[in-house]
Amino acid sequence: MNSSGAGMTLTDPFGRTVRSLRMSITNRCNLNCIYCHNEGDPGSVSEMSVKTIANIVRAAADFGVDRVKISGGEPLLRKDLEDILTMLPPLKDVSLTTNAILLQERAGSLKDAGLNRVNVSLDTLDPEKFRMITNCKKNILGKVVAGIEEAVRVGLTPVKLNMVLLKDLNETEIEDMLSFTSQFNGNVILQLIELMDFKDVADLHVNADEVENALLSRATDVKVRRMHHRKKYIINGAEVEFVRPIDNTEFCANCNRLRVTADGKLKPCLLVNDNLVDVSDADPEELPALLQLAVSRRLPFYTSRRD
Ligand SMILES: Nc1nc2c(ncn2[C@@H]2O[C@H](COP(=O)(O)OP(=O)(O)OP(=O)(O)O)[C@@H](O)[C@H]2O)c(=O)[nH]1
Ligand SMILES: C[S@@+](CC[C@H](N)C(=O)[O-])C[C@H]1O[C@@H](n2cnc3c(N)ncnc32)[C@H](O)[C@@H]1O
Ligand code: SF4
Ligand code: SF4
Repeated sequence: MNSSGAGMTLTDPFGRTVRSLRMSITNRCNLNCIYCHNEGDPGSVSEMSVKTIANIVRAAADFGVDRVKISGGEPLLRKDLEDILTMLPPLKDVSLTTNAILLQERAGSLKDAGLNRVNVSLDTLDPEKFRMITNCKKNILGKVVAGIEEAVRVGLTPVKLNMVLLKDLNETEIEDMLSFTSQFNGNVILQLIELMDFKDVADLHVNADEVENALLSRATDVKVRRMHHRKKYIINGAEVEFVRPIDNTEFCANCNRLRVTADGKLKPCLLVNDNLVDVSDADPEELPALLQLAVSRRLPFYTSRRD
């Protein structure tokens, strides 16, 4: 077995080549959102060290993986996030998904440490609904908005606002959210997300066809991303991306991410937990084969195959 992935790709049995790592770096969070899927993490308590994270990314980068998404839990709860960023090899895109409560004070140092951009979760601009969705008693919406403004100011752009669509809670707020993004001169993009039922929240599920038809009727152009073949609607000159994973065979057929849990396990799919590959104690020379093993276990979750 080659002890490095140099010159090779991580291509799964379905022909999907992994181009990005989606790494959870902690399972801890300072919010408790009613719908949270926790990146499908079955419950990591321990957290990978900076060195382990860097080793995994380096090994994947040898296979041509050039994008990293850092998530959690709430990744800004790790005080060593700047160290993590500094230790990464050169990559095309390093992004972070955050609830932004702690972003205002960290945005500058994250940018300096090599972060390219952030996605900020913001489901509503109504403080009362925000409290309800996040289970947070304090009024922290202002901190989130300040975090977004600071991220734009230091150039962690484009900032994507993640809005999980929730029936009777925020489904009528898409227009307000579009107006909010419009004040940032194209530096902030709205990303609508179909709710995945992780915490018995099926009652909050919004009809994605209706949302998509409404977007389509207003769009002057529609673009398709390589990842997941996600659609981006251009409305009044602004971009609105729609993440629509449920029962979406095209989404899974174009899934090019390998996940890593906070405690150091390679996770082939968000929705599958019985095929993880533990790399928490692996030596760097073992990582290429372990990455190949995890990728050999990747299946498109939603598939049109019926065998
Ligand atoms: N089912 C499924 N959902 C995903 C996958 N990747 C991201 N998502 C969902 O997409 C939503 C947005 O995730 P983000 O962390 O903002 O990242 P992203 O939009 O996927 O990535 P970028 O567009 O590169 O910033 C979240 O609700 C994720 O759970 C995936 O591979 N499968
Ligand atoms: C798990 S959070 C972790 C990062 C960070 N704490 C945050 O909230 O941005 C990553 C993204 O997943 C989204 N998410 C969480 N649970 C979800 C669900 N059940 N369905 C769809 N998206 C979900 C969140 O809204 C957030 O944008
Ligand atoms: S802030 Fe993120 S990780 Fe925390 S509960 Fe909400 S969605 Fe989940
Ligand atoms: S296979 Fe489908 S459900 Fe699984 S991680 Fe990829 S896109 Fe998500």
